[in-house]
Amino acid sequence: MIIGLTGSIATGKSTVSRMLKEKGYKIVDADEISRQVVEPGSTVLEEIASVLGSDLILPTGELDRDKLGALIFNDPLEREKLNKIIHPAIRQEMVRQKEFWLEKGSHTVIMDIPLLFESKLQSYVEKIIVVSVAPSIQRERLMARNNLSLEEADARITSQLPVSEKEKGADAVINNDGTLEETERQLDAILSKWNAKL
Ligand SMILES: CC(C)(COP(=O)(O)OP(=O)(O)OC[C@H]1O[C@@H](n2cnc3c(N)ncnc32)[C@H](O)[C@@H]1O)[C@@H](O)C(=O)NCCC(=O)NCCS
Ligand SMILES: Nc1ncnc2c1ncn2[C@@H]1O[C@H](COP(=O)(O)OP(=O)(O)OP(=O)(O)O)[C@@H](O)[C@H]1O
Repeated sequence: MIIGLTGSIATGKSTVSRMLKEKGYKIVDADEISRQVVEPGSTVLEEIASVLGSDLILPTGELDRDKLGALIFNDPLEREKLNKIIHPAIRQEMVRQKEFWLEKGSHTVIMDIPLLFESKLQSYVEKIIVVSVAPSIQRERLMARNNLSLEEADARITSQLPVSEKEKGADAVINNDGTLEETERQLDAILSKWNAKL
């Protein structure tokens, strides 16, 4: 069984993904892959520099994530350009990792994909869990975690579909407004209902 784990920015996907990993599930993490595909010297990084600006590369040869974030979260056209360059490479590696775990005999593989709905990747997975929080909590947690102003946080939030829209496409919703224990209880109930074996 392939389970897609999604939500919106700072709603708690990584928190739920960590819980799943601790339980022993195999995870394919799109955010982690998005870091791997832009390693110094990679063709994806070279293309980002040539299309979006060579000043996005630090003297160490690494991607300047803060600068790229400031650019793409405030400008839909630049974001679209980045997505066109980076998303095919991310998708290819996600599929490779999923196949790897299935061949190794995993019964359930979790695909943690923040932009599952925006990128229309529903066909990659069999079941979808959406991690949701109230908009005010989402904004507070994002500002605290990334040390952002209200305006910066709102720019990131509005660069994605509202989490309320994503809930409509979910097979299960985890409400992460409360404590971590409450979140884990909801997760356990879903896993047991779906009989999601390791
Ligand atoms: C712009 C980048 C360099 C900013 O890096 P930074 O370390 O600050 O953020 P991080 O990668 O941890 O992403 C945090 C969250 O931002 C959101 N986000 C990232 N990229 C995008 C995007 N293109 N569109 C909308 N939301 C996005 C996601 O919810 C993600 O979980 C980075 O997010 C990136 O490379 N984005 C493009 C790849 C991508 O689309 N990743 C998201 C899922 S595959
Ligand atoms: N139930 C909770 N109670 C309090 N804080 C929480 C809870 N769940 C998550 N957080 C905190 O909220 C922030 C966002 O959570 P997390 O990083 O898991 O979100 P995410 O959906 O993975 O974000 P992104 O889309 O940016 O990758 C983190 O700082 C996390 O520690």
